[in-house]
Amino acid sequence: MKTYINPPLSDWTELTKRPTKEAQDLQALVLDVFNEIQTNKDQALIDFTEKFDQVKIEKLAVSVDEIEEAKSLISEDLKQAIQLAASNIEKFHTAQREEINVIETTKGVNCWRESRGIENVGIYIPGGTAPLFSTTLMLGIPANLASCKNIILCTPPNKKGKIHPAILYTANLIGIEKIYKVGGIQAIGALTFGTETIQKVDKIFGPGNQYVTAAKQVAQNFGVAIDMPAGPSEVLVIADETSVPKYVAADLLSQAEHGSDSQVILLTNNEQTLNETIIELESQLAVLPRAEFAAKALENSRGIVLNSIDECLSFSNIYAPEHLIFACESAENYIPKIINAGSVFLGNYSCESAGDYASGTNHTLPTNGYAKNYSGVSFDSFIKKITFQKLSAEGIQNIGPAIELMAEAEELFAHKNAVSLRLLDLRNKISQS
Ligand SMILES: NC(=O)c1ccc[n+]([C@@H]2O[C@H](COP(=O)([O-])OP(=O)(O)OC[C@H]3O[C@@H](n4cnc5c(N)ncnc54)[C@H](O)[C@@H]3O)[C@@H](O)[C@H]2O)c1
Ligand SMILES: N[C@H](CO)Cc1c[nH]c[nH+]1
Ligand SMILES: [Zn+2]
Repeated sequence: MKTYINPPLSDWTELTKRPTKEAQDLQALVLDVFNEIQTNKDQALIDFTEKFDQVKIEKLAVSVDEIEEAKSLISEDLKQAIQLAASNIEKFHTAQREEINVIETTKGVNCWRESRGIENVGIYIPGGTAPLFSTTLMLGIPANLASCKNIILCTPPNKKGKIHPAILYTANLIGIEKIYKVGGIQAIGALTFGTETIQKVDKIFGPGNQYVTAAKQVAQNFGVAIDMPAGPSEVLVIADETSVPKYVAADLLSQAEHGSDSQVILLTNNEQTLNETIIELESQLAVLPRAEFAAKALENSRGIVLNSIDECLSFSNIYAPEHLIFACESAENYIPKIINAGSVFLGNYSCESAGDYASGTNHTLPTNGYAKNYSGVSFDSFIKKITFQKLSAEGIQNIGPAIELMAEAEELFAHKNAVSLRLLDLRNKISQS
C-alpha cells in the first residue's frame, strides 16, 4: 500500500483513480464473444468455457442429481448460517415493498403507481476464484419477493466442470431451478441473446470481475437492462485515533482478497493510526490463504493522511467507494455529509463482512465510482412501476381547460381535441338535464 501525507488537492484526481483495464480493450473482446454466441449459441458457450475457464462442459444445465449431491455435501452448520443470512436478507428486502398510494392531485383526478416484477431475470453468481454463494441470496431473495416469473442463474464451472455445492444448495433453498454452468462474458452473452438451452432475459443482475462487468455494460446496447456496474470489490475506510488498527487492517484485507484488481483505501487524520494499521496489514496478510490476490490488490491501494475527518469525507465523496467503513466513534455525526457511497458501515463493530453475508443489506453494489449515480441492488431493482390514472367527469372538467391551453401552445391540436370533445359532451349533457 502506497502512503501519502497531506497530498495537495491537485493530486486527488490521480489518487482517486481505479486500477481498471482500458474499457475499449474489453469492449472489443466482449463484442467478439457476443457475435459468436449470436451465431453458434450453445456451442459458442461450450467453446468459450473451454478457452476462458479451461474446462470442457458436456451439459450446460445443472441436473437434479447434481443438486441432490450438493445438498449432501454441505455441513449442517453452514446450512444454518445460510438460513440465518437468508432470513435477515428477506426481512430487510421485504420492508422495501411499498403500499399502493392513490393521490388525488385535483378533485376527480386520481393517480397511483403499481409495481410488477420484471418477468425474466438473469442472475450472475461469481465463481472464478471464489464461489460466492452469498450472492445467490442477495439476488435470488429480492427476485422472489418481486415475483419475477423466470429466474435464470449462471455461474462458472470449476476445472472439473462442477458448480460449488454451496451455490447449488443456496439456489435450491430459495427455489431457483434454472441453473447453468457458464460464467464470464459468455454467460452475459447467453442471457442477452438466448441460446438453445439458456433463455434470453429482460434484465441481468450480479457482480463479477472486469470481464463480466464490461459484458453487462455492452449488453445494454442489445436491449437488455442491467442492475449496475458491480465490478471488482473496493472499500474505503475512514479512521481516527478511536479506530482499532487491527480491525481496520482486517477490513481492508477483506476486500483486497477478492482479487488482484480490487482496491482498498485508508484515510485518516492521524499518522499514528496509518502506521499502526500498516504493521497490522503486514502481519495479517502473511497468514491469509489468498495472500497473493490481496498483496496484488494492496499494490493498487493507498493509505492517506489528511488534515481532518471533514477532508477525508470530501475525498471519499469524490472517490465514491462501493463500501465506506466509517471506523470512528463519532461516525454517526457525519452521516449527512456522506454523499457518494454504495453501502456504509458505522463504528468499530460494523465490519464490511457483515454486509457481505448476513446483516440483511445487499452486497451487490456499484464500484469504480458508479456510487455517484447508481444505488446497490434492492427489491426495487427487480420491479418496474406502472403509473395509473382515473379521471372522473369532474376531473376532466377541472384540468381540461389547462390541457387545452398547453396543447394549443405546443401546436398539437389532436391532443387538444381529445379534451375538447369530452368537455363539449359534458356541457351538452348538463344543458340537456
Ligand atoms: N461489486 C460487487 O457488488 C461485487 C460483489 C461480489 C464480488 N465482486 C467481484 O466479483 C469478482 C469475481 O471475480 P472472479 O474472477 O472470481 O469470478 P467471475 O465469475 O466474476 O469471473 C470469472 C470468469 O471470468 C472469465 N475470465 C477470466 N479471465 C478471462 C480472460 N482473460 N478473458 C476473458 N474472460 C476471462 C472466465 O470466463 C470466468 O468464468 C471479483 O472482482 C469481486 O471483487 C463484486
Ligand atoms: N464484498 C463483495 C462485494 O463487493 C461481496 C462478497 C461476497 N462474498 C464475500 N464478499
Ligand atoms: Zn467481500
